[in-house]
Amino acid sequence: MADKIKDAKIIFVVGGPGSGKGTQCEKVVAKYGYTHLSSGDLLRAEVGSGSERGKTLQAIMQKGELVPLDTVLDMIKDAMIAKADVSKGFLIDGYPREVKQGEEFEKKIGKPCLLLYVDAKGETMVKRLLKRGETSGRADDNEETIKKRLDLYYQATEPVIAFYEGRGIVRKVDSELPPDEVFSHVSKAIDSL
Ligand SMILES: Nc1ncnc2c1ncn2[C@H]1C[C@H](O)[C@@H](COP(=O)(O)OP(=O)(O)O)O1
Ligand SMILES: [Mg+2]
Repeated sequence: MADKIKDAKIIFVVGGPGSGKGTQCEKVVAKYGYTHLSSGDLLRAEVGSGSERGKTLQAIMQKGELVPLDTVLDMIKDAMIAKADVSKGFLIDGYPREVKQGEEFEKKIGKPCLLLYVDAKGETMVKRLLKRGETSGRADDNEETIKKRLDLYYQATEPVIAFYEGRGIVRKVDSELPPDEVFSHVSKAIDSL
């Protein structure tokens, strides 16, 4: 089954919380017909189902911590297999959060052809998340958890970017710009694949 997704185009979308990953992914879906898989959305769906696993996940996410690697990876893989026949490619949004997650993904699923690095300043991300928190209903869009998520991003996720830079597949976009301008740069990166 995993064979079906081995040849698919896989793009990792990496950036801090509130940097604009989801916003750009939506635009990519509309223009390119890629499948958008947000690890956070998959996890929140599990929480929403009210399952025991969901309850455990919610407690972890509320603290701004990372959920166990195998849990996220299995969810992503199942979702990819479900879409393998119809998808032009996959946007893996919010994963890998740490280098080890990237290595496991490649072992179990396949290699990314591009890492889209959605870059914004720390203060910009905080501002956007507080604003998003007014309506998102997300348990982690509050000041205390935001700070922890940012710290974890700088400590665990930035090394992911360095890791893939070594492979020459990183394209950085400046997400301080308005969303449509950011997207024109994202489009260029995808068109070059
Ligand atoms: N380039 C941009 N300029 C201004 N606001 C942006 C932006 N990109 C995203 N936003 C807004 C939309 C959301 O309310 C908030 C977080 O965006 P998001 O796409 O949900 O981020 P992420 O998925 O990286 O956490 O910021
Ligand atoms: Mg998001």
